[in-house]
Amino acid sequence: MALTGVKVIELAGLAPAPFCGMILADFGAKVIRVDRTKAPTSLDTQARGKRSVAINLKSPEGVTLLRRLCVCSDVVLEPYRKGVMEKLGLGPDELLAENPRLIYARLTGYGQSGSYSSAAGHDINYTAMSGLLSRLGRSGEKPHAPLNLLADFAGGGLTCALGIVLALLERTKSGRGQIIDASMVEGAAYTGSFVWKSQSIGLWNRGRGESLLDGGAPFYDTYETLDGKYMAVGAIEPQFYEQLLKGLELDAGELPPQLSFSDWPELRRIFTERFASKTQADWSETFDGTDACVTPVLSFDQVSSHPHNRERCSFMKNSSGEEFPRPAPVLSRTPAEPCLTSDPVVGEHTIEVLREYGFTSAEIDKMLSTGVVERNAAKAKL
Ligand SMILES: CCCCCCCCCCCC[C@H](C)C(=O)SCCNC(=O)CCNC(=O)[C@H](O)C(C)(C)COP(=O)(O)OP(=O)(O)OC[C@H]1O[C@@H](n2cnc3c(N)ncnc32)[C@H](O)[C@@H]1OP(=O)(O)O
Repeated sequence: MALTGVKVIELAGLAPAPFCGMILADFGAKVIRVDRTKAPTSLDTQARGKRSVAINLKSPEGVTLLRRLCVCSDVVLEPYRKGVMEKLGLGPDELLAENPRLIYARLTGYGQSGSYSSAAGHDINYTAMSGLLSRLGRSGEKPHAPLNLLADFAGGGLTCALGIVLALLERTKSGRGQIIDASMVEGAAYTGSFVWKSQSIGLWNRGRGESLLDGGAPFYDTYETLDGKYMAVGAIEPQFYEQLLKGLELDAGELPPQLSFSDWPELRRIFTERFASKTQADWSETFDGTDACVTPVLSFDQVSSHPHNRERCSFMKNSSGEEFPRPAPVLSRTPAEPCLTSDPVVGEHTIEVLREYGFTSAEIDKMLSTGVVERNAAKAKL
């Protein structure tokens, strides 16, 4: 796999950093998640392929231990509020002095500087601060965040993973590590570069929910079908729009022009009525194999059995039978090989990892007995 041989220490966080760590693990990195002691359950749902070590970082011995792990690692990924790592004596100054090749990735909401940098926050706040949230939502309604996808995952975990891979690449030339300041506000805004830059070509000069791609245009929207499901319509270009009308059995000559904004409510009414007359399966049959850009809105229950997704094996199952999206993108020679066994229990690999990093049995026993580290047994496989 592309990241085979890369050693990552991930300090346990909420959602974005765990996703970043999971991407690295899927593509072959050895990721060790550092959990707290006395917290036997983890909320990390993005733990695939990781091992867990439980360390009490509030003890000087725990801090020394983490420093030793970082000396022999390529990447440390930390998800805390600004200053937390420095307070622990684990800031970049200390860790990079001990391992100049270390890539020190800091994934936060507001970044390492600026007046908000120490404030608590979540995806919705970061998306709001990026400017993007103001553009999301239906006309006449308040802004609406698309789950926590934009800041936490696209602008956060994924962007941070890109930063880590870039720094690893650069290190092959310079031999040196560096600090990555991954702000979810900036990552989300950067993800939204198209929205920013396409203002100049008039795509967004109407209000929220009244433009081309934000639910304003009737030919770029979802429609309910007879069986209470939905179809997604993305027929922007005239030649594809023509195919849409053909599938809906509508005569272009009897309709207002596609780009007549004032007629969009009327066009939407007509499309709504049409789509409500047949089931999702019927419409899929009508539009499959055409260039109308019309697809079913698949539920999580439907995705893996859809012929296209099935043919590409786009969804996989782990050993417990849970379905998940295959890591993307697909690399031809060195594709990701996601781990199919169950996620680690907090502290499941404490002893195994410490041995691997050169700690003696006596050192490990001492840390266990003094509560510096903790180990927990893996869940019994039923
Ligand atoms: C109804 C409630 C149910 C709850 C269920 C939760 C379900 C979760 C669902 C996922 C939701 C995802 C949501 C939508 C998100 O947006 S997640 C993104 C959140 N934001 C970030 O990650 C940005 C960066 N991080 C932060 O800003 C902050 O960490 C935070 C998220 C606001 C949380 O703040 P807070 O809890 O005060 O923690 P921090 O200031 O970071 O300090 C962490 C403290 O923990 C300590 N710590 C860490 N590791 C260890 C360890 N191994 N052993 C001992 N201690 C440890 C640190 O030293 C630090 O301690 P201290 O400095 O506070 O004394």
